[in-house]
Amino acid sequence: MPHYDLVIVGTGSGNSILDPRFADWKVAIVEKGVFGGTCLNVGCIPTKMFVHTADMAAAPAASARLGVDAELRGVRWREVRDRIFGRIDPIAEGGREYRMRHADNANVTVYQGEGRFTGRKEMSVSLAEGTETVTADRFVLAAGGRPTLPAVPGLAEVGYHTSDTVMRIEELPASAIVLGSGFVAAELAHVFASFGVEVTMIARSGALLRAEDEDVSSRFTELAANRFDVRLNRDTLAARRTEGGVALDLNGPTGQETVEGDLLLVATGRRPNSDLLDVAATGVSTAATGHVLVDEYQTTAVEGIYALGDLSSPHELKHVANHEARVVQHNLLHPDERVAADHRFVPHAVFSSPQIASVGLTERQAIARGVRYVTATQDYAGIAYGWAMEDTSGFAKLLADPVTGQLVGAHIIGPQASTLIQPVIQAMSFGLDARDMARGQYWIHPAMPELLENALLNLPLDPPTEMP
Ligand SMILES: Cc1cc2nc3c(=O)[nH]c(=O)nc-3n(C[C@H](O)[C@H](O)[C@H](O)COP(=O)(O)OP(=O)(O)OC[C@H]3O[C@@H](n4cnc5c(N)ncnc54)[C@H](O)[C@@H]3O)c2cc1C
Ligand SMILES: NC(=O)c1ccc[n+]([C@@H]2O[C@H](COP(=O)([O-])OP(=O)(O)OC[C@H]3O[C@@H](n4cnc5c(N)ncnc54)[C@H](O)[C@@H]3O)[C@@H](O)[C@H]2O)c1
Repeated sequence: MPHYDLVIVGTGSGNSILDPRFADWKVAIVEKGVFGGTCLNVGCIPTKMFVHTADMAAAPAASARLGVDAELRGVRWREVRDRIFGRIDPIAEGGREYRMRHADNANVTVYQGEGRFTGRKEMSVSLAEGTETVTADRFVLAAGGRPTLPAVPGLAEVGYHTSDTVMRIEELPASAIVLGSGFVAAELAHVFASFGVEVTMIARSGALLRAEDEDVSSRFTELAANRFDVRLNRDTLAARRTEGGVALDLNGPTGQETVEGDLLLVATGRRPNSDLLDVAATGVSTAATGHVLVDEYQTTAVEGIYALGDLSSPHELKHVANHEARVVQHNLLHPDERVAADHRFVPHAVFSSPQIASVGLTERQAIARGVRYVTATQDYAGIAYGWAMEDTSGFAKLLADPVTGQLVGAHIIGPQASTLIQPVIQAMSFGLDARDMARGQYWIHPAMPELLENALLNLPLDPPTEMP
């Protein structure tokens, strides 16, 4: 039974841990799927490559009101798909080859199979050629998560897609049903609708993206209804195959109804892979959600076993997984000078149309936590670049402590929201007072960040206290 100094399970963010400082460690990597994990192969990267293409496909329709008569003559789906995966697939394969054969990785053994714990620090790996059991002093669990399926009768039989499969389909369907109204639903509905697919989106609650600040979520819901057939407050009762595709029977405010589409995308969330890994066999504990429980050093209840990313974090985001991988890397190398992960201000963006970006507390969260705050909102329509774009729906909403001037939250819906939010993340991370942020620097005129400048100036903050 081979014994290792370190076994890493999962090659998403887990693959970024090894560097020359581990050269004298005996290391094993266990990966059951494609190298690079979710973000590279079926997540952030391909979705954003599709979203950028979709933004271009949607531009002609949006430009008419600016006086530009452009026309979308077609979308060559297979070409788009093959361009995207023609770039991604070789990166995944290159990553695998590097770990398996490059001299840099002479100390690394790659096991291509599913790992499952059989004891406290013992794991069996099912390989094509049989099962191998390994032991190690330390494990890094970076096994991510997978899409969940709602308990809808007939769903398993109808032939549905998830984000794992839908980006590689052979033909664009004429119509698609998107079940769910979170990140994946919002982004992929935008992609398909921009490419000419008729999209029906089904939400359980009364708003899309309802984890966002309520003002953002309701604006997004309103705008989405202009592009998709949005069905809110619907329970999905059953799924059936039809001649050309799939039908879902729904129950909603006006009673029962049926929606049909050529393709069904299920986008109802993800769950951590802790069950498949059988982490219980190690003594590592999990939350009710299945997330592996870790402390601020990313260590589990079992000494020497670390976890990171989607397997253990409620923030299922690549920048969080990467940050936690850097923390684990440091703590493996410097067990006597450990560093803690920083989850104070975790931002996210939804790359739909319009884009959404957010950091810190929503207004609902601030109220629930009894946090002192004031808010200010600035519309894109009220800044010069917003005039240039004729934007009528986007805005930035800030929450700040009126006394200290510290920003508590920021929520942007509109063009380039994912980029515009970065100075707020910086201000919150480094404790910059909103008053200093607004007036202590130049803001390029007439650029889009003036949206933030104005939102900051709109905040009804107390006057700064004079230092004695
Ligand atoms: C469609 C989609 C779009 C996304 N877009 C964004 C975005 O724009 N921005 C953003 O920040 N985040 C985005 N995310 C989230 C992001 O992809 C994840 O947060 C991130 O990839 C998690 O990384 P990880 O290393 O924790 O896990 P993963 O990347 O999932 O890696 C886990 C690896 O472990 C392997 N594995 C699992 N179990 C075992 C086992 N038992 N044995 C061996 N190997 C195993 C898996 O095969 C996988 O390769 C998106 C997710 C999806 C689904
Ligand atoms: N831009 C990004 O950063 C990005 C993009 C995509 C995914 N992600 C990550 O991946 C995770 C998974 O994305 P997701 O969209 O699958 O999950 P999500 O948690 O964002 O949304 C899940 C949606 O499914 C709905 N839902 C759950 N059960 C349902 C049921 N039985 N019937 C109908 N609707 C149901 C929920 O109400 C919600 O609208 C996200 O939480 C996010 O962390 C990030």
